[in-house]
Amino acid sequence: MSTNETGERSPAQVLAHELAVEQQHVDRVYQELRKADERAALVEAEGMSRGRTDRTGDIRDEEMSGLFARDALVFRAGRRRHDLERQHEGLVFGRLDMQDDHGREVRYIGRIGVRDDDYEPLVVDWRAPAASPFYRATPVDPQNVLRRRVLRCRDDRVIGAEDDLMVAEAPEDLVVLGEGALMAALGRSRSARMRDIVATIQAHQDEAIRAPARGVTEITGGPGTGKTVVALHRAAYLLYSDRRRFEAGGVLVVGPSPAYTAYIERVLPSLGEESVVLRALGDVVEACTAGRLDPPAAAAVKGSLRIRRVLGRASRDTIPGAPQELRAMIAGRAVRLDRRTLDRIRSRVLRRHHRNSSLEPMSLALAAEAWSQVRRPDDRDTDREEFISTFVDHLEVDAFLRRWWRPVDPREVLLWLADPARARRYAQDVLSHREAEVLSESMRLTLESGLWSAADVSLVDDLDVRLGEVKEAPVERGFFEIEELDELEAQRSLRVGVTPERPAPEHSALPTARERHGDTRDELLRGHIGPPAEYAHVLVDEAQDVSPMQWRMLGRRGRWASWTVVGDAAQASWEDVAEATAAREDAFGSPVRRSFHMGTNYRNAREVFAYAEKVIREHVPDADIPDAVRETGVQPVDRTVTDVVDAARRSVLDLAAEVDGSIAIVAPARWARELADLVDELRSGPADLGGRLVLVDPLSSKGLEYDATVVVDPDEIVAESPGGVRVLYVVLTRAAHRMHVLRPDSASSSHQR
Ligand SMILES: Nc1ncnc2c1ncn2[C@@H]1O[C@H](COP(=O)(O)OP(=O)(O)OP(=O)(O)O)[C@@H](O)[C@H]1O
Repeated sequence: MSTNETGERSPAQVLAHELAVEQQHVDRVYQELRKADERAALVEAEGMSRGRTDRTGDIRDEEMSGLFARDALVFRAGRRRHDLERQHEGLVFGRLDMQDDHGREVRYIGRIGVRDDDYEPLVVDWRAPAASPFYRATPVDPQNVLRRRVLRCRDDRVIGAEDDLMVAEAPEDLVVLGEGALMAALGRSRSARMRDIVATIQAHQDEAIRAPARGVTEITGGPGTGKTVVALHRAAYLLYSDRRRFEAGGVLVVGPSPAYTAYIERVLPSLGEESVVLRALGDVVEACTAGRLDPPAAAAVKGSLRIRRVLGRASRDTIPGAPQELRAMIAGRAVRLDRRTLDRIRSRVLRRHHRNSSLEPMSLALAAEAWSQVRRPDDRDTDREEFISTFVDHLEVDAFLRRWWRPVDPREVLLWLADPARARRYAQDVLSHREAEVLSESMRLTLESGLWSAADVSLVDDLDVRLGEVKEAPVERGFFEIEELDELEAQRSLRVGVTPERPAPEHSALPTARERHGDTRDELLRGHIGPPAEYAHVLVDEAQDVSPMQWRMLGRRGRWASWTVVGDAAQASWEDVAEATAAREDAFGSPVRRSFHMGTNYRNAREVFAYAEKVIREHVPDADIPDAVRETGVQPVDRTVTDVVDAARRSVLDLAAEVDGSIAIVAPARWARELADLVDELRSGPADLGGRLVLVDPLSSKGLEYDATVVVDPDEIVAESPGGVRVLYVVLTRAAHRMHVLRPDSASSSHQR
């Protein structure tokens, strides 16, 4: 290598040399992986041949055990190969140069562990204890680390390195490169998907990630402090540290919206974990997926625990249109059970049985009641027995029970509330008159639109538990065409959360039953609701927004689970904090608590966050305000505008020239339609913003981030959101680098109304 006149190498030469050294090691790792891959393929092929049999008839015992052995081998080998293929990119991302009394050691850190033929580690899995100093070492507590190096790779090429020195002065042979990996990572542009941070996890984050599984681990902190990304790395860590328990028992990750799950879905696979179930809150119950959000008043009624009494009454009520009395000639005796008698027996049976598994006790209770009415003084015990057995097998009784006491689907029962008279009756002394109306209106909206709301889903879950499982489809459904279903699916996907193409859910704009073909009720009742799936670990993000009824729904899925709970009270959109806290404690069921607080905002440039901070401090003086660590020198733009669409167009085009990655327009429902057209225009226009620009409604922006945002009509965002200014705070903390805030002047606002 050439040097300058004084014999020193230039910085470019130093960098090239260091990268070449790292490349050598990375090449060795990939070579080893190729060998391992070939071995895995061999094992797979070997496994296949072991289970093969020439005969077409029955399989003998010894052949069976061959098949089991084969399955186990094929499974393991296949999985290993799959891992290796998936981990190809950026497999090695770190290097530690360490020094202890025995001398120097170099340790490479990567997404999976790789060993050479002598079983010597070439790469240590980031979750292994030996990788811990990579994350925990600091200049104050170096843990034998001299230098921590973060490698940047594209495919299998090393393209950059950033060093942090843990000692005051580097030994002569240790070169120090770059400005530090964290700042380099934070300055990069954002795409539509969250990235893992495995190479730059900070020490305080690592503590939360590696905390023991037991009990409840709470991660709190202000916006952009890495709560979500830390929690996801924690899920990967738990799977690594106790794979048997968490892979078999399952890990459930729950977030606020489908847009959020789409945003984070790549993080765990990039960490080598695919066995985690990701769900939006409106998507937790099988066969009941939310397609819309409720207006704040309806969401408040449905989220509060008071609704349980309303649901309890509904779950015990008679089926609409069911016969009101039973009349039949049974064993030569005229039986008549009137409505009051039936009501009395119904409550008695329901005191001891789940409704959907009470057919037999109900039939016997009716028989006993009928006998008490028709018995004669000279009847003997055998007459009673004969009467009862004739009663329970009687065709007319059977026909009556099929209509009066058939199993009911929890979704069907919830839809009974669309009837204002029923809703009033169930809500008496529990909800106000107005609340009962709001509830009933909202269920009519569900029925008309064919779309469950996110809050409906937790009510269905509650009813499901009250009613007991329906073994077969209880309702005779109308016939509907496949094309109609496709059309409904297409409409649904337009309305759920954020979509790149269209505005997010807007209750007033939902299609009515008349606008849509087919029977929306059939659509709402499609599929089968089984008992809740249970998990060994439940991770809840944006926990501050989970309503008390939703906590109950989550609690049913984690009765024996450990929990990771992530949240920030200042971003809450759920008002009654005390009720939600109590419901959440009930859901956990475990008193063991561990709390981690995150105090550094890694997302927002300092200038963007200062703007948001001012807004929240005015209304929530005790908000948890983190420190933003990165400066851009560019202040957010705040403009009063007459033509909102034109101003948004200008802002987007300006921002597109300033940032490389994603841009979002965050707008309240009032502007959604016009801005959706603008987004369509810009995405396909000459600016070519296709993959970069999205339109998002304020609530659905929770948990997401973009390079730049255009925030439209902040006052209206406050006015339309259940959480008011807290939701605006969420919106104002989504931009990493640039933000424009557009305030319509009075002329444009009144034009809109
Ligand atoms: N150690 C780190 N290295 C690199 N990037 C990081 C690190 N920690 C956090 N980040 C980045 O900071 C951003 C914010 O993280 P995240 O979304 O997890 O924050 P949050 O606390 O959940 O935010 P909010 O509550 O506002 O939704 C993400 O882009 C994340 O990748």
